[in-house]
Amino acid sequence: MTSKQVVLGPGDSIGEEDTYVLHDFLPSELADTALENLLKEVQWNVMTHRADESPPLLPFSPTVERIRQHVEKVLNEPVNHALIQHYRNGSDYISEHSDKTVDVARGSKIVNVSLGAQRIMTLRTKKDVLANLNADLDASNSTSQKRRVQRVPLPHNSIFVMGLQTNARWMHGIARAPERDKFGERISLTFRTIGTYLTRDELHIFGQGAKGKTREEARPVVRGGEDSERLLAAFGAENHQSDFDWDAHYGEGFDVLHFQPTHSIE
Ligand SMILES: O=C(O)CCC(=O)C(=O)O
Ligand SMILES: [Fe+2]
Repeated sequence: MTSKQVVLGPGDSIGEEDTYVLHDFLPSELADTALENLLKEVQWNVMTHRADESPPLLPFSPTVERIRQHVEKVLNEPVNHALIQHYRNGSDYISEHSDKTVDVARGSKIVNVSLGAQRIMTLRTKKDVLANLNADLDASNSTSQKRRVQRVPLPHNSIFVMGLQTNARWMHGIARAPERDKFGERISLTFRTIGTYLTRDELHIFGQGAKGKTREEARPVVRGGEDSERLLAAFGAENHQSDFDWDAHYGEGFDVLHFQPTHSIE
């Protein structure tokens, strides 16, 4: 491979320049104990990350809540949802994906807090960004370009703040570590501002990603059926198209549960 390894860190502008990483995020008394406390507090589930599977919605544990408040301070925006993932060692990974944004408040940021062993976030432009670029280059008789790749090390106590433009045009993932057994455990907390809500009894849904946009218009949650097929098709489009038309695919809304990004197994 002749392509240069682009490794980015604090102070660099990442992806579509709406994305950045900060080190030494939490005060050390919280950072030093958070991983250990989360291992005890969080009700861990083994997930397959299939599109039709989502972990139960639970109240924030005390440590998650403390971290959440620091995230809000840095962003100066509210975050109301956390997905917590445990990478047991260097073999655990998350394959390349884009986060699904049907429920993510438009214009908000997606935040990953890292605790424990350092892993590397790899960003890669979606294929069709390249297709569009190559079409332009062909027109001007230049050589074709490869998909762009950026690597961002995520050490203990770092925070990766991803803008939705970057999520739209790039895929991201955490690859397996090279010396798998030498890598210790890592916990990542992905905080988002979700704009779709369930009523307290979890029987009705409303907001950005639902058909009823306000609490008064909340509608019964459905399982499967036409809405879920339409949603899966929209998820597929979002994962592949960098010029994904949010309003066309998601604007009408869905009465199915979908609080979880889809990505593949592990
Ligand atoms: O573990 C990480 O930092 C990445 C997690 C992620 O991309 C996701 O949950 O969508
Ligand atoms: Fe993600």
